[in-house]
Amino acid sequence: MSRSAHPAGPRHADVLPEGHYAGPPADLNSLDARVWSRTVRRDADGVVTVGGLDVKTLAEEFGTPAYFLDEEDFRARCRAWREAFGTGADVYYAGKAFLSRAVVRWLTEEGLNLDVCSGGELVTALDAGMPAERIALHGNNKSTEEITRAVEAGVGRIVLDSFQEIARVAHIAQRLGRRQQVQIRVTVGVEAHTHEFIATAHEDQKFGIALAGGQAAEAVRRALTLDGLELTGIHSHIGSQIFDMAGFEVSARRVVQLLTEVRDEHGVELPEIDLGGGLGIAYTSDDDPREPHEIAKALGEIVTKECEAAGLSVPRISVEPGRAIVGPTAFTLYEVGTVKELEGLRTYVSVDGGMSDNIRTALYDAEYTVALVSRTSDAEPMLSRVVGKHCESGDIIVRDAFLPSDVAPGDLLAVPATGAYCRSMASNYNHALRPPVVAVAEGSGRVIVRRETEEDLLRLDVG
Ligand SMILES: Cc1ncc(COP(=O)(O)O)c(C=O)c1O
Ligand SMILES: N[C@@H](CCCC[NH3+])C(=O)O
Repeated sequence: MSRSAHPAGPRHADVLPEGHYAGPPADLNSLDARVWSRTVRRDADGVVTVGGLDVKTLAEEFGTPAYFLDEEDFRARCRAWREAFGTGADVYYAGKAFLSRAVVRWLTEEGLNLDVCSGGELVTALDAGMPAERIALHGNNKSTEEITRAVEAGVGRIVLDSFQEIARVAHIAQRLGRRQQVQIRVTVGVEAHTHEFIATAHEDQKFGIALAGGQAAEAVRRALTLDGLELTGIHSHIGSQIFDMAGFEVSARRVVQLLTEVRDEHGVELPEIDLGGGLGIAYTSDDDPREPHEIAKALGEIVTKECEAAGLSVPRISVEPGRAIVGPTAFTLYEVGTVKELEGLRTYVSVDGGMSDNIRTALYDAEYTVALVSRTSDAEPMLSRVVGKHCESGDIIVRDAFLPSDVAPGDLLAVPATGAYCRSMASNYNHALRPPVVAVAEGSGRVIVRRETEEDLLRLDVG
């Protein structure tokens, strides 16, 4: 902290939970490039801009709360993933992180494929022109309608998640006179270092078929005998918001081991493996994510090494990053409504959104940062909790953050790194109107998902 900028010292800092933030940042007005999207700057007049547009103008034109998505950053991240993996591998953007028709068009143009996990995501992808052969369908409980629609559309891949589904997809494909390309999703028994709710490769959870006990080998046996299916590979997704590559390496090793067993038992070399998504991003300055080229190199090397040792040809690798592409590209803009100082504790800063536009703090104890973006301030740092307007004391957006102590109603705050799993997990709790997503590029903002209206709410309520 710079004493000259904040002569009185931080307010309430002594109540910071141990091991949380070390203390207030040296300069509350600076924006750490790691957590903000590529084109975000603070102008000479102190107002933050994105894509050349200042947040005050954006708030006036599009209202608050709203998500502002930096299109240039999104496209650059797509290209970085594409280039890192090269033409010998495929990158499937995980649509669950955030999907809209504009996003589908950007992905199509940038050469990415798309992972969808519901009929709604599938219809969005097809409607916006993603070629069906570039779509993979996921889900632990796909309905007959979803499977039928995917097979009819000609999706390139259905990822099978259970024994029932192996039979179900085979039956539907056969009825439609098709041979559907499929992968089998396996659980490799890795405990990913992430929040319990978003780890998916340990055995005691709902996704996939366990390698342990020969379950996955049995699934392969069945899939290879069914006429409606063409088994092309094995899929593993170990969880989400992971920084440590070790889990991916163990997963790759175990998947290659299964390919070896399949070759030995059936004389078949499956040509593909998918190692899922899950790469972490920086939500705060403490996070240090891996770059796509590091990830591609580590995965490529481990798969090649294991295949060489087993005498297998190296399969085509695919990955499914969602958060790592869209997460850092957007921030949520809020207006401050009330400021309540609890003497000796902290200051509650209430904004005009909340857990309906960002459930991640309440659900996973996620950490975010926040900045005053409509002006600069030299006021002392104040330990704050940024909360929403919902009828719930757990309605917290940023649990512990330093804001200038003169923050006041009417100020604009922005929470960065909200591109993934915020709008896509938004709700209408308390009949909140879900905020719009505005794509900003080269000095202009364009609504790509409009704000909900009271009319929308009343139209759903059919009396
Ligand atoms: C099968 C699958 N692929 C990809 C992803 C995307 O994960 P992330 O957004 O963490 O990259 C998920 C979500 O965890 C998933 O379940
Ligand atoms: N929705 C979660 C991640 C789960 C990803 C999908 N399997 C999050 O916000 O972190």
